[in-house]
Amino acid sequence: MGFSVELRKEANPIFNAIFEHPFVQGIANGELRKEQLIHYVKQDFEYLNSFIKIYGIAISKCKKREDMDMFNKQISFILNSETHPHNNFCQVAGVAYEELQGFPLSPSALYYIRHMLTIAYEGTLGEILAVLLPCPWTYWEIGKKLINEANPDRSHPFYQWITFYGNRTDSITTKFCSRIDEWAKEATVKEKEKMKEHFLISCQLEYMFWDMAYKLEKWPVQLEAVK
Ligand SMILES: Cc1ncc(CO)c(N)n1
Repeated sequence: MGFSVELRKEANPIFNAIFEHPFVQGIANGELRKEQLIHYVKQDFEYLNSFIKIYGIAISKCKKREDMDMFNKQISFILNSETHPHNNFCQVAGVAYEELQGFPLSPSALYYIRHMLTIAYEGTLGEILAVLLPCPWTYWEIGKKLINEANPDRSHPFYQWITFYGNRTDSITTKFCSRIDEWAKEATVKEKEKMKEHFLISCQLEYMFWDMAYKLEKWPVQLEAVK
């Protein structure tokens, strides 16, 4: 069994909880409130900005051109393609994408980013791959599942979102998985334990991100700017 298969097996209850989450179900049946879509896009725009920087740190730790190329392609993907699913949510919510940019991260989103940043700074390339993998992996599976279950046509409000994530054939998930399997063959038991821990925490944080958006999570005390 490859290491990525082992990771996926351990994370199975979290993947299932994500598929059942009301935000994900809301994408499937087209029933999400405008504020929920707006909160998601505000948070995800900043989340992806941080993700680009984390890929930059990952590149600084690469020894091989192929690894640099893999992360470089992912940066371009976020910059040039991953704006489409955000635009889909904005259109449904009836707001301009530009209006949702530049907001501070709410607690769960910040927690997720800080988790990845810590491992990016402190960890090996194997640990970095493990902490980043739940991001593409959970979305790819959500997309595929929603295509099968909701079988959306073009009239579905989230058709673009669902097909964007579910129809990817050149999946980055597959690339990350084979690289992690290769890395794990050379890794010590201790490093593999750390990789698993980082991976599972990121899966939990993927769940928390959906929950944060659904519940419009905010910091406990709202502060006014002091003049
Ligand atoms: C929180 C989160 N996880 C994964 C993805 C997919 O890239 C995303 N856009 N946002």
